[in-house]
Amino acid sequence: MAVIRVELAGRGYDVHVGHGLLDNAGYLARDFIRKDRVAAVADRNSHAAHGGRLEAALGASGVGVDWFIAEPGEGAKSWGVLEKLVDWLLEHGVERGDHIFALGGGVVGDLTGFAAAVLKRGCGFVQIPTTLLAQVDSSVGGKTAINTRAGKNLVGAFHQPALVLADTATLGTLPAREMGAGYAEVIKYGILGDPDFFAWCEANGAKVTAREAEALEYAVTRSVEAKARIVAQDERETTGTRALLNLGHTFGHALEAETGFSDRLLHGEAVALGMVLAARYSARLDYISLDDANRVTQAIASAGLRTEIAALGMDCTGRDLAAHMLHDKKMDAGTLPFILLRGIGEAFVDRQVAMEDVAAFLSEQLQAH
Ligand SMILES: NC(=O)c1ccc[n+]([C@@H]2O[C@H](COP(=O)([O-])OP(=O)(O)OC[C@H]3O[C@@H](n4cnc5c(N)ncnc54)[C@H](O)[C@@H]3O)[C@@H](O)[C@H]2O)c1
Ligand SMILES: O=C(O)C(=O)C[C@@H](O)[C@H](O)[C@H](O)COP(=O)(O)O
Ligand SMILES: [Zn+2]
Repeated sequence: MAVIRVELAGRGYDVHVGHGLLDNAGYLARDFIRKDRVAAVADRNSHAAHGGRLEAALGASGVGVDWFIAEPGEGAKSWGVLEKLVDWLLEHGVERGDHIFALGGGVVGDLTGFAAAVLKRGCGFVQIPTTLLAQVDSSVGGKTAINTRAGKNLVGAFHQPALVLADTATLGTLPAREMGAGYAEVIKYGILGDPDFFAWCEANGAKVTAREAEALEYAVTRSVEAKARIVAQDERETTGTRALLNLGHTFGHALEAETGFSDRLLHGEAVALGMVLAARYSARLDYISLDDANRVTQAIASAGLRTEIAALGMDCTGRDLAAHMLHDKKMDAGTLPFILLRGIGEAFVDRQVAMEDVAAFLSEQLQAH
């Protein structure tokens, strides 16, 4: 068990990581429950797998649960589902001082967090992440959002949770493919800023995706520590520090858009491909050696993740992918900063990248192999 504090003046919060702690949710979340019922959001899968445990845990403290259950998948991060959720929360009399519980992966967390941000101009929420990706990344840091036709996470707010309960036992029911997708955001922390952790991932990644308890808890804890440190330094991504967490995402979000935000390519899988592309592009610009780029590729491939965009079978050009990138939220006065590598564990923001060259590079990658 570990408790990691996200230090934010007046709005700091704890992230609890441990095996089985969901059963203690009534006690751990006691400061954030004021009534005899709470509103909780899940998707069909997270509800079926772990809704009963949350009900039992809160029930032991005399608290009932009202559920809003979304369909699984990225489609829930939409205007339509947000509208339904907000109306449902209003019907259920949720007040500003209340906390909404989000039980699920990053989709449930991002949707619930955004609903909490706008409901009555901001009410509280508690994150109970049930995917590896959500435990190591999306439940921490307060980025909340829905997608629009133009792209990923384009409407949202920074709104921090009051508490995060990451029970690694909930990952026992997660499909293997989702473990791989979550692992991409784990190894990201090593690639962007922690060469020792990257080396640990090279040696232990298979144990993490196989859910070996000790390795899994270590990976979640170390990832949350890294994210908490970065978020405390640059909560709203204004200084460039937090932008490093976007490693692989400019490429990755373009791939998600091109594949229609569908099960064809999960967010974590897109980020894995995006990190390979960022490493290769860094080598193309001579920031890192080809050996280092290959080492990144190899570490990602060993987790069973795809590393070649050519294998996605997308009917598009490098220019099409580059066009998606122009919706990136990092765009600044017509320039798109890229998160590239000066070494493994040394990401930086490059504001000099030429989009024409990125498009040419992507065209090559689409044809490789
Ligand atoms: N806010 C952030 O900082 C941040 C960070 C990273 C990713 N994200 C967002 O997170 C989303 C991806 O999150 P995700 O990978 O968790 O996907 P997800 O929420 O879609 O969950 C993946 C799948 O697992 C199922 N599931 C969830 N928990 C389960 C469990 N314990 N047992 C069985 N099935 C379970 C879900 O129903 C879904 O089918 C993307 O929208 C991405 O943009 C946000
Ligand atoms: O927390 C952050 O900051 C991140 O960038 C984490 C990412 O893994 C996550 O996918 C995030 O939602 C992407 O941010 P966005 O601003 O590009 O939507
Ligand atoms: Zn991500």
